[in-house]
Amino acid sequence: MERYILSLDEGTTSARAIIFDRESNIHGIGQYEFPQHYPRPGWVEHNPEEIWEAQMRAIKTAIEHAKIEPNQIAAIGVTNQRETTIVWDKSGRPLYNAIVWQCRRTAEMVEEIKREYGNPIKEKTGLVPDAYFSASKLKWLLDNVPGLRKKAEKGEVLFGTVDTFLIYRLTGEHVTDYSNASRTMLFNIKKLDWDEELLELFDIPEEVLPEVRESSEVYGYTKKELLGAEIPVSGDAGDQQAALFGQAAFETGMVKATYGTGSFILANTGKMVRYSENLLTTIAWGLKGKVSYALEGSIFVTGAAVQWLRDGIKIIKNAAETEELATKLESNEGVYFVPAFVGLGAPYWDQFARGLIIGITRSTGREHLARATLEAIAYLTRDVIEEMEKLVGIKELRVDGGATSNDFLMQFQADILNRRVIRPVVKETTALGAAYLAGLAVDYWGGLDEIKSLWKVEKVFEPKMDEETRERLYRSWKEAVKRAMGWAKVVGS
Ligand SMILES: Nc1ncnc2c1ncn2[C@@H]1O[C@H](COP(=O)(O)OP(=O)(O)O)[C@@H](O)[C@H]1O
Ligand SMILES: O=P(O)(O)OC[C@H](O)CO
Repeated sequence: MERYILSLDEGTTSARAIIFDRESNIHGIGQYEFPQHYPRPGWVEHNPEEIWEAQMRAIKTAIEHAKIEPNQIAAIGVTNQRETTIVWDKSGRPLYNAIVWQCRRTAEMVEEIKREYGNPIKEKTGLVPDAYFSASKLKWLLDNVPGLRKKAEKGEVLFGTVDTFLIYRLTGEHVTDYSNASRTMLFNIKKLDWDEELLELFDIPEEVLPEVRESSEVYGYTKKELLGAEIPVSGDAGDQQAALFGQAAFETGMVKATYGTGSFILANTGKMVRYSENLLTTIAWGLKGKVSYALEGSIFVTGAAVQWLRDGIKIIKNAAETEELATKLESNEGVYFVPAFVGLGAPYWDQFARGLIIGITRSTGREHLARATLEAIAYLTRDVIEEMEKLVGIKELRVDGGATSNDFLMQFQADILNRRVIRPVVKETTALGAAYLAGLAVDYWGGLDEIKSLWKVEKVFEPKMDEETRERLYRSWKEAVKRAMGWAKVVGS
């Protein structure tokens, strides 16, 4: 009987389930979007039940497509949108909507904390204090959901990021892995434990916290009534760390960029905990008794800006149309778009920046906006790579995620970075990384060397742009960013 690995990739906008074989071929995919809830400007929520439903439908579709029986699944790996904060009770019932990583409701709270505790927080967690991370979101829930804090103190509330919620529903175990824990801003990445001082600072009762485990080990078995089989759940990593693993970027200095709702650039730094003022230090994974670290540049809005062109101002029908529109122009004709919808992440960390389109003239059309959106994704990536370069040498960039199917974007990225951009055959690198982690735990794959041999190049984008053009474009971008920064403060919201 042929055996497979099932990977659950629960992203910001959709839940995916993918079935891989030993050669990392895909046999079945299920993918369902779920609603985004915006109760106030700058607030973003998901309904955990809607996430669960989309995830379960995706699993069932993937199994059907692959034409396999659940008992042919050797193991399940889970990977997830990170930081998004959920609280639920022991029966698995959510006690509020999930507060999504993009949500800005705690920006002011964090601004205050940052003034006094910015340095110790960075030292302990590797993170730049920001509403992005789970700590302030969990505090908000405990302070604002009637009765929640009391219940939590009685040990009746469980907290977790989305991996933890899914694994709890699948197996009944309340666990997370090092990579996800390192995004809560409550976890000490050197001591590898929840940090008592931070728990006190954010007023978080210890009872709510999950147990932190390695990224590749059996956490539990799926409840029989869910899939008709008791399958080990044995891989767990935040989606960006999983993508780094799926890109087989196991050596120090290897870098990947994932272009999804946001973009996330991670450089493996191995055993070294490297600090950069404007980047995050994070745990890549815990594997076979060792923890690997990474430097990360998190860009909050990239693909989401393309979605906004489609669903917000409705100037395109689908994301791929941006390529067709952008290539109608020889250049951006001076139009820049800074998609700071929820502030700016790395390397600016400005919670109060807001989106800006500049350089509009009477002849500006939708092709300019499409091009400016794609260019912005590439400039934002260069902003991060420039910071990273101060600490690690970067020769090339391995890329993945939805927007990498856009050849204009990939070529422009190579041009603006003046570096090779390499797109692998398997673009579902996030799901693949979680599959590898799950498979390694049950000896489905022999080890990292076998996984390295499975990584294959689909296309290399070589830089072609002359230096003068490249630097002129990038300088103008930096000017546009300056004009977007702090805007929410100017208008008082
Ligand atoms: N051809 C394309 N050009 C530009 N952006 C694209 C293209 N295809 C998809 N995208 C963008 O990529 C994102 C989807 O990528 P995906 O990796 O599925 O994201 P996530 O995991 O964050 O949900 C969407 O935001 C979409 O707008
Ligand atoms: O859902 P994605 O793929 O955009 O990833 C979101 C990140 O994990 C947020 O930190």
